[in-house]
Parts: sequence; C-alpha cells; structure tokens
Amino acid sequence: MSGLSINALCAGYGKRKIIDNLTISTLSRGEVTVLLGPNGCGKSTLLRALAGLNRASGEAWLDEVNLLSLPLARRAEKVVFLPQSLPQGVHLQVLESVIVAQRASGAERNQARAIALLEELGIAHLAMNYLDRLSGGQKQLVGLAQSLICRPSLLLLDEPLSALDLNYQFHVMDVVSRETRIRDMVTLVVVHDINIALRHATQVIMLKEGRLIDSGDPQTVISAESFAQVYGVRGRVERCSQGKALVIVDGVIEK
Ligand SMILES: Nc1ncnc2c1ncn2[C@@H]1O[C@H](COP(=O)(O)OP(=O)(O)OP(=O)(O)O)[C@@H](O)[C@H]1O
Repeated sequence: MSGLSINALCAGYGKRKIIDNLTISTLSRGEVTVLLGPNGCGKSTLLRALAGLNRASGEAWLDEVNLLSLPLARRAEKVVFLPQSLPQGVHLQVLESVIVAQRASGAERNQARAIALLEELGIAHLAMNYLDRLSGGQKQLVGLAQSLICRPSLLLLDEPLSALDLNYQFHVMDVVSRETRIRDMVTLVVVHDINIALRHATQVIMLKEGRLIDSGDPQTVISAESFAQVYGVRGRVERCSQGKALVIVDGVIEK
C-alpha cells in the first residue's frame, strides 16, 4: 500500500532519546493524520526527524523509499516541513515568498497557481504585503501557502492552527484535507485541539513521553480513557447537533 510506514524509529538530541521505538503502520496517501499528545512528548521531534532535521534511527518508508537513508537534498524533494513559526525578519512580499518556495521546490514559476492558493486560503488581499508586517495568524497562513505550493509527497505541519481564529481553524483544515486528497499526499499535522482531530482527521496518533499510546480511527482512539491517560483530564465524548463526536473536558484528574 502506498503511504508512510514508520518502523522502530528513535529520535532525539545528543544522547537524549525523545522518540522511543515508534512503529506505525501505513498512513495512506490522500489522508490527513493528526498527531496528538501533551507538551514536550516529542511531536515536533518526530516531524523534524522525518524531515531530516534531527538525529534519528530506524525506518520511515514513504512508498518504497526509506526516508532515513535518503540524502537530505533528495528527502527535501519529497518532504515539506512547516515549523511552528516562520523565520523572523524576512522582508519579502507574500506572493513573492510563495513563488520563492515554489521555485525552491524545483517547480516552474507559476504565479497564477500561487495566487489561486492565496485565494483558497483567504489571504489573496495580502499578496503585496510584507511578511514582517503581518499578524501571527496571517504569517501562519502564508507558511501554509508556502508549504502547499511545493506539492510534496509527505506534508508535515507543526501546529499550523495555533495562531488562527476559530473560523480559520476550520477553513484551513478543510483546505489541508482537500489539497491532501487532490494531490494524493500523506499529511501529518500536529494540533492540540482534540475536536479538530475528531472532525478532520482520517487517522490519529497519540503519543506520550515519546511512546505510542494508540493510533487509528479518531472515533476509536479518542475516548474518555485515552485522554485521561494522555492528558490527565476528565472528560466525555458527546455528539453535537450534526451528530459528530465532540470532546467535553470536565476538569483535571487530581493526583
Ligand atoms: N533542540 C533541542 N535540543 C534538546 N532538547 C530538545 C530540543 N528541542 C526539543 N527538545 C526536548 O525534546 C522534548 C520533546 O520536545 P518536542 O518539541 O518534540 O515536544 P512537543 O510534543 O512538540 O511539545 P509542544 O506540544 O510543547 O510543542 C522536550 O523535552 C524538549 O525539551
């Protein structure tokens, strides 16, 4: 099956192991997987390891290729990683920056495509604005445009919704899902909102202290028991008026 499979992956910094022997069966192409887990559990470390930015051992098969054995330049042709925040002080206009990302990915310059993507994300009106004069949320949307223009096989998004208002969080996840489907990418997204995972993910991965707690269908993996175990909170899964599952947190489990 085409997609991403992770086998016995370990990653960390210096001698410190953060991701410990992680094995995950196939994340399919065309689907969005949400990576959940508490602060410091290793979500960014995992994404960075897949992108080749951290020391890692084990295997990460993207279709028939083990990403960990690919030279960085070859890996960059297949994998795009959007970090939690864009570099500061870049004095480029928004449209220009998206075209720079497009060219850096090896694609032909296609301004119409870049403008269409800005329109899809609802930021075409910012095309001529400078990056260093945008709000945090606007910068995050531009980062997404820069990532999506690259047409990777594996798209890694580290908390792409953290600065966005409620409306944009839903809109962006819809765009990410649609682009993932149309381009047949494997998309792995870190979010902290469990309800976003329930609504938008085809699959979720739950980590705690660098280890896999569970992975699979969100409706199965996300339960009162699992979020008590992973986050230490009391809660329940209810149904909203549209019949969709919704997590309600009642409080913290006292130790
Ligand atoms: N560059 C680094 N050097 C050394 N240790 C690091 C480095 N980056 C992160 N760590 C450590 O690795 C662990 C996992 O960090 P990571 O950023 O992967 O967590 P996370 O799950 O993404 O957290 P959050 O939800 O808070 O963003 C933490 O204990 C952190 O202190």
